[in-house]
Amino acid sequence: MVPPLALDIDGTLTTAAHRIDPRVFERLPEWPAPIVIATGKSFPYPVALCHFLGIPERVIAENGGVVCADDHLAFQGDREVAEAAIELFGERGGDLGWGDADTTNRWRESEIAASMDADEDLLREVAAEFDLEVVDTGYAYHLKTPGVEKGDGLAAVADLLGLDPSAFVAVGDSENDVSLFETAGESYAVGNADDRALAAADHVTDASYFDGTLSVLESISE
Ligand SMILES: O=C(O)COP(=O)(O)O
Ligand SMILES: [Mg+2]
Repeated sequence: MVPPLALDIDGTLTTAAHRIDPRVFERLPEWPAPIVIATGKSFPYPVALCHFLGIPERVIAENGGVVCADDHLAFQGDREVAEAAIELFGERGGDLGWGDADTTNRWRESEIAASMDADEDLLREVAAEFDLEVVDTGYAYHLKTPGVEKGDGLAAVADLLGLDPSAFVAVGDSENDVSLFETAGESYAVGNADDRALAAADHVTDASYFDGTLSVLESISE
């Protein structure tokens, strides 16, 4: 039996150039078990990815702040507190780094993300004043409610699908995947993963980015 999958996006389904690896469009639609896309990106991104892959919209977005599967939608976390902290961040000279349109946060429900160019020390300073945490995915800093995690999202989606979370194989690359690795039955960090993901994973692939993920798909479908 081929297992269901919980897949991170950035660093896991992408190339080193941050693009979705084109082989994702070959391999994921043909996977014979459920796939849950689990990302720190805002809600529309994984929904659009599922839509264009032609697979059911089973997604965990915003690091667990949004969970959507099989016509069930749930939110965790408090965007308003994150906004208040970002207002103070701005007053102290901080800039999220996304420009005026800020398409990174425009559709974000439960947290606020800052670009890797933003002042990390200042962000952590204001986060502490609002009892928020900063998660560094290597692609953005996420200012979020502590305790909102991808792993809880996976438990919720598994429940909706009538599956045990331990049935899932998870693949990811960064600290926001640690809870996913702890919840899934088997976890893989791709070769480009950060130290926290490497330490939390059951296995580490030799290859990086989607090459690493593809090696997992090949080994577990044999
Ligand atoms: O949004 C991010 O910062 C990273 O996204 P990811 O969880 O899909 O890697
Ligand atoms: Mg990632």
